[in-house]
Amino acid sequence: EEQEEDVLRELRLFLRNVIERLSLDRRFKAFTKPVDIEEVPDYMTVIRRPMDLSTLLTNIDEQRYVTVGEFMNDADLIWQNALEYNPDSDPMDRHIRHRACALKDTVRAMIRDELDEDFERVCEDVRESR
Ligand SMILES: COC(=O)[C@H](Cc1ccco1)c1ccncc1
Repeated sequence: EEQEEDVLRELRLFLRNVIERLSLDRRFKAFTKPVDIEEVPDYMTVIRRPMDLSTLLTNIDEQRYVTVGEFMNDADLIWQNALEYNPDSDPMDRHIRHRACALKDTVRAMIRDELDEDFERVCEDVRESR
C-alpha cells in the first residue's frame, strides 16, 4: 500500500546516493561502466554475471531492489568479478584488486554508518509480504 511505496522510494533514494558518491571516487573509475568486451573479448567467458555501478543504478530505477541485502548481492559482484578476472601478481592486477577491496569496504561502511537497522527490517517485511 502507500506506506510500502514510501519505504521503497526512500530505499531507492538512499541507494542512488551511495552509487553517486562511489562514482565520484577516482579509485572506482574502472567500476563505473560495464567492462568493454571489445577491449576484453574473453571477459564474458570468465565472468558469468558482470556488474558495474551504472547497471546497479539502472536496477535501482527499475525497482529491482526491495531490500539493501538484494542490492548488496549485486554490488558484491563488482568486486568479486574484479578479483576473479584479475588474479595475477602483476602490478595491474594487484592495483585493480586493491581498488575492488576498497570498493567493498566503502560500500559496507556506508551501509553500516548510514542505514537504520529498523528501516532495513521494514524493507525485509515488505519483501516477505510479496
Ligand atoms: C573491473 O575492470 C576490470 O576487471 C578490467 C579488466 C580489464 C583487463 C584489461 C582491460 O580491462 C580492468 C580495468 C582496469 N584495470 C584492470 C582491469
